[in-house]
Amino acid sequence: MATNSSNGDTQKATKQPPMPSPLRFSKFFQVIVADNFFTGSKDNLKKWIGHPRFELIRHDVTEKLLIEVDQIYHLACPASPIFYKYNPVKTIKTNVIGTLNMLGLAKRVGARILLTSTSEVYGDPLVHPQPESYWGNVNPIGVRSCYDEGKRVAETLMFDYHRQHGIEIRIARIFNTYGPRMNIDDGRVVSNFIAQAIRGEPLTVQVPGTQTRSFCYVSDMVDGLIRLMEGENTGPINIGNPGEFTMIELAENVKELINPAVEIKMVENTPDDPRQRKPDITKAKELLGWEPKVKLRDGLPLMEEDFRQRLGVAKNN
Ligand SMILES: NC(=O)c1ccc[n+]([C@@H]2O[C@H](COP(=O)([O-])OP(=O)(O)OC[C@H]3O[C@@H](n4cnc5c(N)ncnc54)[C@H](O)[C@@H]3O)[C@@H](O)[C@H]2O)c1
Ligand SMILES: O=c1ccn([C@@H]2O[C@H](COP(=O)(O)OP(=O)(O)O[C@H]3OC[C@@H](O)[C@H](O)[C@H]3O)[C@@H](O)[C@H]2O)c(=O)[nH]1
Repeated sequence: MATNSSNGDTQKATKQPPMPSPLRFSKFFQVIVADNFFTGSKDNLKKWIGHPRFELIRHDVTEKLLIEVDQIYHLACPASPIFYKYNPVKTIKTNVIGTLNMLGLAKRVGARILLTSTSEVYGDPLVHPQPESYWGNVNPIGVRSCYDEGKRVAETLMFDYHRQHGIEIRIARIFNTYGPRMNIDDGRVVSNFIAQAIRGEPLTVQVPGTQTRSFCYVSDMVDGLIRLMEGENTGPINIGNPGEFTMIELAENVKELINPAVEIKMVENTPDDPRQRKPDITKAKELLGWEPKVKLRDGLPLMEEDFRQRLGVAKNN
C-alpha cells in the first residue's frame, strides 16, 4: 500500500506569498457568506442577516467572485452522497472549477485559503486508522468519484497554487460531522436516524451494517478548522473524532437515546460504500493542539432537541 510524507520538501512554495491583504490587520471582522443554496438554507443564517458586518451573497463558486477578503473558508460543495450523486457533473465542477475560482480569488487579494477536504480521499481504505500519509484506495470511475476524486483534484490544485504562486493554503480532511441545523432531509446517516426515530419510523441501516464511521460533533469541527486556519501548518490534517461505530451500533444508540420503540430495518446499500473509516488524529493533536471533546452519546441529544423543534414533535416524558 502506498504511503507518502505529505509535508516534505516537495510541498514547499517556490515563491513568496502575494502581499497579504491590508484587511488582515483590520480591527473588526466582517463575514461574507457566498452560497448557491443547493443544500444550504438561509434559515441557518437568520440570526446574522441584517448585522452590519455580515453579508450574504447568492453565488455559485463555479463562477468568478470579485470581493475583498483576507481569509477564505472554502466549504462550498454538496456533501451528502444523495446530493453529490444527484448531479455528478456539477459536483465535479464545484470541486474543480469552484476551487480554481477560490484559489484565483486568494491569489488576487493575497488571502489565506482553507479547503474542507474529506476522509473520502482515502476511498475504501486498506490502512486503518487512516493517517494523512496514506494515499487512499479510490475508484476513479465509480458513482462516488465526482466527490472523492473531485476533492483529490481540489487538494492537488491547492498544493500547485501554493508551490507555484506562494498562496497560503490550509487543508482539512474532515471525517463525518453532524450537529443541529443539518438539513432534516440531508440523507446522511445521523440525520436520517434521528429524524426516523423522532417520527417513529424504522431506522434504515444499509447492509451489511458492520461498516464503520467516526462521528465528530460540529462545535469540535469548527474549533479544529479555526485552529488550522490560524496556525502555521498547511495540512492536510485529519479533523475528526476517532470514536468508531458500526452503523448497527449507531442505530442502537439512537434507538436507546431517542425512541426505544422504533424498529431497526436492514435495507439495500449503494455501490462503493467504504467499509471502515477512522481518523488518525496524531497530527491534529501535535500541530493544532486539537482533539474532539463531545462524545457521540452527548452530541446525539443536542441534535435531537433541534430536530424535535423543527419537526414539531415533543419528547414524551
Ligand atoms: N459534514 C461532513 O461530514 C463532511 C465531511 C467531509 C467533508 N465535508 C466538507 O465540508 C463542506 C461542508 O459540508 P456540510 O456537511 O456542511 O455540507 P452541506 O451540504 O450542509 O453544505 C454545503 C454548502 O455548500 C453550498 N454549495 C454547494 N454547491 C455550491 C456551489 N456550487 N456554489 C456555492 N455554494 C455551494 C450548499 O448550498 C451548502 O450551503 C463540504 O465541502 C464538504 O465536502 C463535510
Ligand atoms: O439511512 C442511512 C444512510 C446511510 N447509511 C450508512 O451510513 C454510512 C455513512 O453514510 P453517510 O451517507 O452518512 O456518509 P458517508 O460516510 O458515506 O460519506 C460522508 O463522509 C465523508 C464526507 O465527505 C461526506 O460529506 C459524507 O457524505 C454508510 O455506510 C451508509 O451505507 C445507513 O446505514 N442508513
